[in-house]
Amino acid sequence: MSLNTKLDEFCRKLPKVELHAHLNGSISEATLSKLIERKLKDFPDGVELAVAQRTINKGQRRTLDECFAMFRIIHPLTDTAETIYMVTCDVIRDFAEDNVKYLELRSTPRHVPATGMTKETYVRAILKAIEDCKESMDIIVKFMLAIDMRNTLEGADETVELANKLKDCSNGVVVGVDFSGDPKAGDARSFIPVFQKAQSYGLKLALHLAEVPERNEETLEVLKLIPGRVGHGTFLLPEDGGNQELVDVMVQNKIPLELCLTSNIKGQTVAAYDNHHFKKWYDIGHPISVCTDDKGVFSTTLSEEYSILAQTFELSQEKLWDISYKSIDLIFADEKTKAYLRGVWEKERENVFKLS
Ligand SMILES: CNc1ncnc2c1ncn2[C@@H]1O[C@H](COP(=O)(O)O)[C@@H](O)[C@H]1O
Ligand SMILES: [Zn+2]
Repeated sequence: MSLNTKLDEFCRKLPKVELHAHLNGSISEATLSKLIERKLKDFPDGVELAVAQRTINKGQRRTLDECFAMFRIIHPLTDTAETIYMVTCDVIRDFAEDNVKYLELRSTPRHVPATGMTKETYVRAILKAIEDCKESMDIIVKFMLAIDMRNTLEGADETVELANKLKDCSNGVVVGVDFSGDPKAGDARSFIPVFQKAQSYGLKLALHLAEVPERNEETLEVLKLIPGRVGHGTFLLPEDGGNQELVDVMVQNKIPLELCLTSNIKGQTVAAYDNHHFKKWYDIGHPISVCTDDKGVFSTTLSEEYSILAQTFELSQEKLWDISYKSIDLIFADEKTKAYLRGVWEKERENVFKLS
């Protein structure tokens, strides 16, 4: 993508909403280096980690499998509640510095017996970080507990119960449940009972669906739950291997799509930016939001994603503004928060356009 300073500056100043960010995938290179250094101090023989540091550096394309391999490097670095607290603060700061005004983070609670971290202390560390960042950062942060496709049904149920428990004492911070993980590793249909349970608790569902091809039946059955939002949805359209029935459910129920362009390019589920399904959904006026997915793993920022979008599809600054403003409609927080954010956007508008 060519350098376009004026556009980049506009995208940076644009107030933004980030709705699809996995905590461990969003850790910056600087924070990762900090974590690796710490580990090397504790375990001077940590040769494997020293090698890992190089593999994490800014990457070209990777296969989706290679993307998931990155998490096998990152997860051992974030294996205590203290580290989870620290990386959450760093990730929130990164987004705030990129002018993201509203962020929905998601993360898979992990139990690590060796360090004593439990699923609950994991999530509590994130919630504490969110609370502590409120004081000093101009950003609203909400949280979703993630179910990994490789989880057992019991494990997934435990996550939903934990989400429900913490929802009530989180002051509105816990808004929903995510479903993610290596899309080739499981079948979303087996989790339908836990998704329904989450809905019955008033938790919103953000589900990764149709991220890889040939999942039409599975996707259709899960879409019938009418999730609050769908992540990726790369293979829903008939021309991409999906079908009209899938599109109809999406359109009739106005199920918003979280679109992560660079993630799809680097994971090679989309061949090139200008092939991205953004264009077709955008052209029919379907609700979409632009997201980073894993800004650390994919070496991107939300501003860069807006800039790439504008350059690829020749979108004016007004159109970018509109996409960002309309994303407010898609957040999982309440109407009061939406009204507040609309006020923020209106206040910033003049300042953002003054530049260009
Ligand atoms: C690239 N496309 C993707 N598709 C599906 N799931 C993904 C993903 N990128 C990340 N994750 C999910 O997020 C976890 C890392 O963050 P947390 O440990 O939860 O904070 C990964 O292990 C995977 O389950
Ligand atoms: Zn994702």
